Amino acid sequence: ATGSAPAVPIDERFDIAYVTPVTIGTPPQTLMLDFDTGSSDLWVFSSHMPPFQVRGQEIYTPDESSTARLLEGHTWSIMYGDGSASRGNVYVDTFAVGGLTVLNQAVQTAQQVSASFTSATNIDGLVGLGFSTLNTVRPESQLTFFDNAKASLDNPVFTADLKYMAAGTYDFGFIDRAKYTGEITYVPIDPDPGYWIFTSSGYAVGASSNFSATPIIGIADTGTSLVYLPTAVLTAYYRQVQGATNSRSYGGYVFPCDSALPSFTFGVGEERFTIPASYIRYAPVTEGSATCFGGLQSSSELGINIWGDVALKAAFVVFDSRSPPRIGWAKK
Ligand SMILES: CC(C)(C)S(=O)(=O)N[C@@H](Cc1ccccc1)C(=O)N[C@@H](Cc1c[nH]c[nH+]1)C(=O)N[C@@H](CC1CCCCC1)C(O)(O)C(F)(F)C(=O)NCCN1CCOCC1
Repeated sequence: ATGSAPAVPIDERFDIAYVTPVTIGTPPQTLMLDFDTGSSDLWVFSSHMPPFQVRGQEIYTPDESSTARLLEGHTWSIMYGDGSASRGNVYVDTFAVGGLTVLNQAVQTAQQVSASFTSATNIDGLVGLGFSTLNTVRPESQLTFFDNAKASLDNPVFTADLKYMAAGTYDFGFIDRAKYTGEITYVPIDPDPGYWIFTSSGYAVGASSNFSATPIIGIADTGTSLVYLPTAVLTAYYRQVQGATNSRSYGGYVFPCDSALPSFTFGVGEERFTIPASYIRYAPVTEGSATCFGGLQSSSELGINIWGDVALKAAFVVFDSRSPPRIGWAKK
């Protein structure tokens, strides 16, 4: 089996996040979910939430699904890197995405979500694509939809082809030769922490002329909008940007929107990937401001480097869960 589904930016102007249509239950209920390689819970806005916490999101109503079964006595509770949180109960139901159907998928129904989820009106929940060891359901943790689907997939892989201000694609079970050019460069993944962690071979400010071969250990995270890297890398980059400052009030590097920006190159093995300056001129700090927030930010507060959407958009990425798991990067 294989599947293929669009990854649609939730916002016209900035690729804050991408959502993908899925159906849950019988008859099928359609929700737009954020496919997130940085976590491993599949949870949805649901009929169990207080109405004031729902602001336009689609909800899953298990009572209207003939195939829904409550997972007695199971609960979940998750906190994300940006402080947002949610918790609730667990059902098992039919889950389908891009032509791929998984029977008896654990669907975590929200009873409570934090304000940042309520205000993210275009995100109806998340589909974790991290390793199932990170799943928060207790007393028995549950498998991700990808782990449930793996045995029936033609190949145990999924790929991310995210795009700048346009709809991209998540493919499951196959690698679409038409989506990339040249060869795929694979590097090993350390699955123990539960993330897709790999080591980048280094970076360059601008094109790959002055490449600095310093290893950078980080996670490939479709659920994070920006790129978070070590301070040394950030200062080397923003030193080249007129008027750039690391602003405490805005919580990161900002610069005049009309400043000239270099591109940013990162290495995967011998291969080099360049993030265009346009991806790094991320967004005005507030509507209409002449000060822009950078798409490259410091990871010093996070304790982990994150290759988020700003980097993933610059490549075709293969999440290969053969054993041992590996990640592949190709130009497109
Ligand atoms: C808008 C912005 C200023 C660019 S933002 O930074 O706020 N963007 C958010 C994503 C977002 C989109 C739309 C609306 C609201 C929020 C963002 O990039 N959040 C990251 C920021 C971050 C990461 N680390 C530190 N800070 C994050 O939490 N991403 C998680 C998924 C997000 C959560 C909010 C809703 C959208 C999806 C994540 O899963 O990718 C994660 F990996 F960062 C994470 O937190 N994973 C949780 C891992 N735990 C470990 C323990 O077991 C359970 C799972």
